[in-house]
Amino acid sequence: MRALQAWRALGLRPRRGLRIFAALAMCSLGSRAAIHLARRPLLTFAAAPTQATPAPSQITLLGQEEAIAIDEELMSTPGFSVDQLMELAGLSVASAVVEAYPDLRRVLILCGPGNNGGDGLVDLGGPLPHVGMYGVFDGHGGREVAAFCQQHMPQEFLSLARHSQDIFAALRAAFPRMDDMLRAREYHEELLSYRNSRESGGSEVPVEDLQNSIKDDMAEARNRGALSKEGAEHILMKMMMLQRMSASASDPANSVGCAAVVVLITPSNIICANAGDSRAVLCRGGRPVALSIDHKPNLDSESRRIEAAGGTVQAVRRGTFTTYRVNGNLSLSRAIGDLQYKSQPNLPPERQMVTSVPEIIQHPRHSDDEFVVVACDGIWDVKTSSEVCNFIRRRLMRQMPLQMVMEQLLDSCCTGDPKRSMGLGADNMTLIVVVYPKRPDKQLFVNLVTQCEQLKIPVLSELPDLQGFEVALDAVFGFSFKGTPRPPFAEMLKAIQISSLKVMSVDIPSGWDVEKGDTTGDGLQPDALISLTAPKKAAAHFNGRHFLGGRFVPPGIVEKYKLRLPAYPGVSQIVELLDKSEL
Ligand SMILES: NC(=O)C1=CN([C@@H]2O[C@H](COP(=O)(O)OP(=O)(O)OC[C@H]3O[C@@H](n4cnc5c(N)ncnc54)[C@H](OP(=O)(O)O)[C@@H]3O)[C@@H](O)[C@H]2O)[C@H](O)CC1
Repeated sequence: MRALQAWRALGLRPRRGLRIFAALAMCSLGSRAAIHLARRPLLTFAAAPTQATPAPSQITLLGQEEAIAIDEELMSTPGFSVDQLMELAGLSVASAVVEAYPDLRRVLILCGPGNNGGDGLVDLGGPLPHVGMYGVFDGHGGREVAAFCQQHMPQEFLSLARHSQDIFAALRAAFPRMDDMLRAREYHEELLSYRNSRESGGSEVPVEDLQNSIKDDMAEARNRGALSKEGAEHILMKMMMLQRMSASASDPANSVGCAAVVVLITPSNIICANAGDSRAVLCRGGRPVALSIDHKPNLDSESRRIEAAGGTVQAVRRGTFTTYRVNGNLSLSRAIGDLQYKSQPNLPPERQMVTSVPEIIQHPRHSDDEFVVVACDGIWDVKTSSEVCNFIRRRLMRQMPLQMVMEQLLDSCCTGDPKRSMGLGADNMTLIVVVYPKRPDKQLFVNLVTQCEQLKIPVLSELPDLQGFEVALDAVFGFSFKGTPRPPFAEMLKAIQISSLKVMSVDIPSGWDVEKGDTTGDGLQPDALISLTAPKKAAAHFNGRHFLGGRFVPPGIVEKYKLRLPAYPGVSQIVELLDKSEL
């Protein structure tokens, strides 16, 4: 809405429901277009310098060096500051977008690392599109509760967040909400379906097979006329499994649960909610920063709650290891599911013997942030947070692909001999590593991002689901681009290229050589281009709608660089270059 007001104040035709969104990746350096729209409107353009130059027969095309030199000159002779230039350039870009796409409703603005944009990508695909959500649900007693949380937690969180407009409260409520759903009969069938489904990793033997197997064992014993000790143990085990399965058919989440850790990465914060013994760690400047505390029953606060709810904490020794268990059974003190430990009718969820209410830790994002690791105890029982951070960091610094880093980490946590290691390194392992660009640390861009956030313009870190956008404004690379796009820009540009979005590029279509055009064939193919100050040589290879912006260039610079530029009509900040033969 604020964006719409800005457009109105700029004297541009307001569109019904027009929403302009900006996104800068976390290391973003700012998108002039996006940022401009979010900021105080410029009402002074009628007084902006008019271009005295008459319409030329041939418009100047700048080479890379010349474009850079003029940019520097603008910041010295007439004394423009870089942010003033960005404001003015943004005004031109905004005018061109509205001119080229008069009916547009949503724009995705892609921002690169230089002045051509910030280094981010706009993501407006979902209701909370600027929030990344990463969770590990580590099941015990069965896989069904973990699979259920994986399926339902994101949606429930989103609807709670939409309702409360408070992601903290929504995150806290989403955990016990899972318990409420697990209690409800309507979800039991779904829950039981996860027990054997391949997608959720289920492997339990169907009831019928188990019953038949017991019958076969009994028949064999009858034929032999004897039942060995081992045979009797097998039958007993199968019968117990059967009993557990039929008990859990009526209350499937009574003795099945999961540890849950969920991390939200917003443009300004990292927020972690944890219930259980999984863990999330942030690597900041090479050092681990705890995002969660492992909920083991022997923690003071945990054992106090367990005992107050009528439970006990028992130490169970195995060789040199001691584990602490709730009522001698559960080795964690918070979890989703495990409803048998949450049955005290007079206690609220947070005071039950085992609670699903998470602890929440928040850290403001920082320019030293490198990556976040979210993993289950199968990893943290073997390696410390510091060891995991170092392991990942060293490999990422050697440019090892992330998937390989993760595979190596998991391999290094596996034991070759579970008996000798007393089970250490033999547990299941789930690992998420989120590597993201840093927050900008240049003050100019920090301010611009803050302004976007204050104006409630989503500032995002990942490419969104592109459905629902009509136009992408390509502010990724400008006249300082060299070579071919490096990651992560290469992948982003490809995704935009194969999408059906209309694209308008700012100054240079991203991926194009500034002078020779799209020499590699990997550059964006925009439908429209807005050149700033003067078109660059690459523009001669461009065939779509072409606008020129930059009414701010003073006559002294026009003369010095012998610029031949068209006149700007009226008070307009842009002029459309209709005659291609002039380029
Ligand atoms: N007077 C004007 O015309 C004005 C123009 N403005 C806009 O500013 C850009 C030029 O900004 P600049 O910061 O100089 O350059 P870029 O936006 O192109 O960005 C440079 C950054 O991009 C990185 N880069 C370069 N090549 C690659 C590549 N192959 N892959 C990945 N990244 C790349 C580069 O990083 P390095 O490590 O290589 O240095 C830079 O970080 C101009 O085009 C206009 O749009 C201003 O608004 C002011 C007025």
